[in-house]
Amino acid sequence: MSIEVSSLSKRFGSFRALDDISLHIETGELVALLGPSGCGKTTLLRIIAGLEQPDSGRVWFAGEDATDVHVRHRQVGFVFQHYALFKHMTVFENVAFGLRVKHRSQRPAEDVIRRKVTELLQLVQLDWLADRYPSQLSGGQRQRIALARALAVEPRVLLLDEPFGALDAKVRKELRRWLRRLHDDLHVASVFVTHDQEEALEVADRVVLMNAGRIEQVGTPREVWENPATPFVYGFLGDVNQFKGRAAAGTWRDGAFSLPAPDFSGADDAEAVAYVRPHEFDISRYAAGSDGIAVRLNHAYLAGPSAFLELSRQDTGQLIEAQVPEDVFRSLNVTEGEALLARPRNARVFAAPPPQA
Ligand SMILES: Nc1ncnc2c1ncn2[C@@H]1O[C@H](COP(=O)(O)OP(=O)(O)OP(=O)(O)O)[C@@H](O)[C@H]1O
Repeated sequence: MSIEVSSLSKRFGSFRALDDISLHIETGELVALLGPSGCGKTTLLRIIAGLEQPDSGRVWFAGEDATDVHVRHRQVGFVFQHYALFKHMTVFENVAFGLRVKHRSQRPAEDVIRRKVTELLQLVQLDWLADRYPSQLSGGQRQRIALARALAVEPRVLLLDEPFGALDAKVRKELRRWLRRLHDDLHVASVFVTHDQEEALEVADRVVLMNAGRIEQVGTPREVWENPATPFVYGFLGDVNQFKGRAAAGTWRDGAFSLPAPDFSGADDAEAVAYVRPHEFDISRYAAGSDGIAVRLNHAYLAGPSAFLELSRQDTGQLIEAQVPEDVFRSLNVTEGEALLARPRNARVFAAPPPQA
């Protein structure tokens, strides 16, 4: 079932938690809400769920206005970071809970409940734990049971708030791949909140980047990574070097160093910032008269297939982070303190932000 939110806004007192958010999520899509702490991800998820009311704007499920539909009737399945399994109930009873508390007219017969819970436990591959209590499970197992419990009521949409946030890195990785497969089998619309960019880029069909209650960009992981729409997205998705300069007639300049800036073809002298990721530099030995930024190597270390270099500009002293393949670094055969040239292969130029008031 598709989800649509249109022009959602929400304040808490004078604080604007969501500011005019619109988004469409298709059936079968797994969408990540990604952004820094406090940017409004959970608030948006809770409004979609019906746990929170927007001040303005609407929520649509499958083209029907669900804004005023009670959470109990929205048929959403939730999973939260802190797995709220009932401690005094077995795994089996936890998963059965949503079915047992249904109104008598809708409650399935006991044998139907047993069959369904067994199927769900098989789906999350934990049927062998049916008689255990939550305290006897690992964190990852508890999250999978929480997911089975959310699925018991046959949700039309699945909402997950940092579902794997409390788990260690290895279990997180396994569970997110597993979630992806499960989502594909179920063919529902799923939305998950994360502040982990790697998790969002690996698992989601589309990523919604949020900042200060607004959407900065929506796109496939590839689109947002390769073509960040705003300086915020550039900075949030990985490390980036920033160079302040000026743009005119499609070219950006900072001293002798220039870059193409097609977005500024009509500008005559605008303050602009060039963004370059560490792996987007070509590094060579210094040669007078060559194009590029003259730098000195402060420090280098090898990590797996890459060498990470800390460079400082000869003219301004600005620090630059660069990443080059390990074999390229070895063939340069340089030591700390030596002069190099850093040439950006790729860069994006944005207008400089207005000065802070
Ligand atoms: N019930 C509330 N009352 C007052 N302020 C709230 C309430 N709920 C959320 N906020 C505020 O709204 C902002 C957005 O909160 P939200 O939980 O949506 O952020 P988030 O992006 O999910 O953050 P995190 O990654 O830290 O969970 C925060 O500044 C938060 O303090």
